[in-house]
Amino acid sequence: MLTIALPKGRIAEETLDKFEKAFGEKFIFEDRKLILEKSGFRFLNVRNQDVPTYVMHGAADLGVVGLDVLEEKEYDLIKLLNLQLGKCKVAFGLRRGEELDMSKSKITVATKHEKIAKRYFEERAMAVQIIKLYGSIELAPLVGLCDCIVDIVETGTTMKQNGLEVGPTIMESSAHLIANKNSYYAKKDLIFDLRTKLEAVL
Ligand SMILES: Nc1ncnc2c1ncn2[C@@H]1O[C@H](COP(=O)(O)OP(=O)(O)OP(=O)(O)O)[C@@H](O)[C@H]1O
Ligand SMILES: O=P(O)(O)OC[C@H]1O[C@H](OP(=O)(O)OP(=O)(O)O)[C@H](O)[C@@H]1O
Repeated sequence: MLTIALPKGRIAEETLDKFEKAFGEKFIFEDRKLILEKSGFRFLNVRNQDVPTYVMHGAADLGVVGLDVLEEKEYDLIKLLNLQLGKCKVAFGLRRGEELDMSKSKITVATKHEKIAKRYFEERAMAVQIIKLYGSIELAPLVGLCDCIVDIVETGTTMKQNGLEVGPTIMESSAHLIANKNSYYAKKDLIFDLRTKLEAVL
């Protein structure tokens, strides 16, 4: 049995579609149920940010999560496979017509991705104040909460619709299959078989 933590929403659905293609069976969570057990798999329906936590503590052998979340958590986990889903980038968002002013003594950045943003400025030896937000990040510069944001960009529509421009990219992200280190060794055969079958349907 392999326990796999999936992030609620579109990535979970798209991952289960891949499992259907790989194993020829439908995997669907029943209404409001958080566990789906079928054909040797136990899927857990968890919050995106919580996926690495379940895997790190061994409550799940495997998980599916964006590289952006992995970078934020800084856990020691094994990256098994790029699932080619949830492709996006983590980038700056600036009020239209403004640029990232690297000569400023201190920049205020609002973001969900605190560590990624902090590292960007540390590497450039620049002072930064990070304001942690949990969603609707694009709103923050419009009402003067910050100078700029660091957020997920896919099409760029959300930024554009809110009077922002996409600035420099910090990292590219896509959903990866990750593994707990102990599970990786203890359940190597099952995990390798799964990886091979998923790889074949990507
Ligand atoms: N517009 C997008 N296009 C493609 N991928 C995205 C997009 N937005 C987010 N993602 C990817 O999907 C993951 C999940 O996004 P989602 O917005 O559901 O996360 P979240 O709001 O941080 O989750 P939670 O708050 O439930 O923990 C992100 O970490 C990122 O890797
Ligand atoms: O470049 P785009 O194609 O417009 O996509 C980017 C948007 O998608 C995500 O938002 P989500 O819908 O997950 O909402 P939230 O993060 O504000 O909760 C992300 O945080 C951006 O706001």
